[in-house]
Amino acid sequence: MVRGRIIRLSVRDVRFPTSLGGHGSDAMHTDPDYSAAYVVIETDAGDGLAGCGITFTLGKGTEVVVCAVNALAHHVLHKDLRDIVGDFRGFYRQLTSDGQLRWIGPKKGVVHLATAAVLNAVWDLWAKQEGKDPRTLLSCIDFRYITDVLTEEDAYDILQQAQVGKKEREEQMLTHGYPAYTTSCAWLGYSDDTLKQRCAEALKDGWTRFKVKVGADLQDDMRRCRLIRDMIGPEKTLMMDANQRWDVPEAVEWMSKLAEFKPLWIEEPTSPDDILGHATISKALVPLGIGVATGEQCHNRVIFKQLLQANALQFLQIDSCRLGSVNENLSVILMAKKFGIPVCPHAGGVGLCELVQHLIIFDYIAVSASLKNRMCEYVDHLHEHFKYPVTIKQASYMPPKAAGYSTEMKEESVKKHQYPEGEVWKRLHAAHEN
Ligand SMILES: C[C@H](O)[C@@H](O)CC(=O)C(=O)O
Ligand SMILES: [Mg+2]
Repeated sequence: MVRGRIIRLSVRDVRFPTSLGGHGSDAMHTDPDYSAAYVVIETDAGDGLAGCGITFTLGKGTEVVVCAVNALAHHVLHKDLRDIVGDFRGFYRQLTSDGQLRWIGPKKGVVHLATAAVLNAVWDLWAKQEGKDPRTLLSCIDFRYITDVLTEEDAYDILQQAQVGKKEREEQMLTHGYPAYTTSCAWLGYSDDTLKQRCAEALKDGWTRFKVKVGADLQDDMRRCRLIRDMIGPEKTLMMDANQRWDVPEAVEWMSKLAEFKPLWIEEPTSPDDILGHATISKALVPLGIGVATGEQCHNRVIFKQLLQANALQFLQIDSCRLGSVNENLSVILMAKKFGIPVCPHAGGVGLCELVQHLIIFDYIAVSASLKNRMCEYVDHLHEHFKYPVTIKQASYMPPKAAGYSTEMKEESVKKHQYPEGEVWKRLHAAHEN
């Protein structure tokens, strides 16, 4: 039973100095410190349950998101959890339509990241308390702006159709897990030796799908792609990620040169806002057998709708912390099904794997009913800071067992990495001063 009035919301700036090892680096983000705005909500229910929510950020960006979470807090505080989830669509709309904050969005950038952190905490708490049926799930989705491609009834039909074989898919997930790919071998800041060593380890661990960062320097890309393709062989799957580095013609030209390494997709070839640019690139790359993947920096469901309408992507990459939590991710997953486009989530960062595993396993069991051309990103950093870290077996995500959204961090980790007073940062700052 849903219970409790929210009496406290806290938000902390948690940062990990990943840039020191080049982890997470790409053609645009050369010094990322993987970070999170970490939200905890508590109720007066007296059951000891707290809702934990995160959104993924990079270093300094976190302090801005923390401010936005504080600015949104009044929407949640002193509310009954039952009233929130009883009209979750309305509550989602209230948060994303705040009359003063929407001016600095709307539904994009810092306020939307903050919305994700807050709502992820609500979902975590709700999920710890009880399960959900299809009608309840649909009642959480704000269909405003997308009814031209997906109505609530369309969505209901999709969920109903996917009832067939659901039990078997559940069993399959419990036994084999959801297929994953790794990005951990080939960050742009890694030396060739690190790349080779990580790749060899990944192969030994059974990985068959790999992503490599590209986009800063063509000759360098050619060398690194050759290196990784030689190591993994012709049969294994290779993806490339340019993190928005190119103009549209440049993307086509660059990928024509990298086509010999047989990538399945090029990810974020250009500005994430350029829907028609993505469509042009997609069309040009069809003869080369390369698809376009994007989504990790897609602001909201409207952009995804247009990408789908414009045939601008072949792989759709939801992000559990960029979209407005489970509510908005559900709408995008359902639209992708309607357009027959596979969802291959963005993960990694801080806790993105932990969160998105819930969404993608739900997609398979209850929506898409297919694994064709589908896989979820995996990055092997920072899981040790979570109370319920992901379990990977044979390059697959095994379904999480604990109730909730797997968002809870270890208090000890949060304390140590809280910025700037945590011991990790105090030590780094002292070393910097000396
Ligand atoms: C800055 C991040 O590490 C980014 O490179 C992640 C990314 O693009 C991906 O995982 O895909
Ligand atoms: Mg990417």
